[in-house]
Amino acid sequence: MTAETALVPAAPAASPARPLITLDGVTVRFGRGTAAVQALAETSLTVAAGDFIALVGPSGCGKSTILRLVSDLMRPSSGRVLVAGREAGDAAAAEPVRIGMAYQNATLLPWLTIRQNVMLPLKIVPPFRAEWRRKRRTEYRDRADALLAQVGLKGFGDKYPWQLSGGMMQRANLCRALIHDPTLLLLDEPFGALDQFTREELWAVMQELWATRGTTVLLVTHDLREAAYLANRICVMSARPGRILEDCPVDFPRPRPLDLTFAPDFTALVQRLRALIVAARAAAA
Ligand SMILES: Nc1ncnc2c1ncn2[C@@H]1O[C@H](COP(=O)(O)OP(=O)(O)OP(=O)(O)O)[C@@H](O)[C@H]1O
Repeated sequence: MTAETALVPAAPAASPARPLITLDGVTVRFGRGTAAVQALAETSLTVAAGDFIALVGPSGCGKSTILRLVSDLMRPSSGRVLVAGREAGDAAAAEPVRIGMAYQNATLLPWLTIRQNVMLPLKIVPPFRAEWRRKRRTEYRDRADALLAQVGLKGFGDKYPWQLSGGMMQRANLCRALIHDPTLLLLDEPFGALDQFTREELWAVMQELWATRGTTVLLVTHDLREAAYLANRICVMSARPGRILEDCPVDFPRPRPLDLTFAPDFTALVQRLRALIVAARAAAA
């Protein structure tokens, strides 16, 4: 398993009415005694299948901790984390929910070509891995090339990561996170290290990937314009110990053009989010 893929046990047949993710009164505490850090206060959140949720809030408020809980990289101190109705870590679950992940640094392996990097989850994640040997030179290769073309990297499959710009590597990183058709995509500041123009280009790429693939997305970002452009719901968190202060629906029609980010309604939303976070930081201070 790579950092970009994870398997969380799920119910055998997920009902469409059931939320894909439920955080039910979850708290997280790191360490013990006087050195303990309370990262999350009691936090509840439900995410419907197909939703695009952005988590925003002051630095250190527990946004990445929520992603780690959902991907089963850690357990809550109390409360429950359910993914497709099953508690994360339930070893008895028959079928796993496929998860894709992408972080701020595109952790592409330098000794593999871009195509080989993108195909990596197919070598590791069931059911794809069972047919890796048979399909890696045909179907899986075509699948990687089609995805690379969709993000504007047609013809770059044989290049190595060091031959690509930061923005191109992040495009390839998104392909690797999506190649195994994940039900859930976890993004932790994936565009944070890019310049503003490249970042905005990738917002458009991300919106199209989400629209065409129907993947549920949980995005952690510090960029409030990014959250307002991409998400259907923005959850604003308090300072540590984090909890969700406000759950704002974002109703701008799709596909959203980049010009939207200059519209008065959009700017007003970003200002409101900013005011909430300023107030949360002030309350903590
Ligand atoms: N393994 C750990 N041990 C102790 N404290 C931790 C550990 N992991 C995280 N923390 C603390 O828990 C809090 C929440 O961390 P987390 O990374 O979830 O915050 P965040 O909101 O994603 O931060 P940022 O926006 O700065 O990336 C932080 O104060 C962090 O220092």
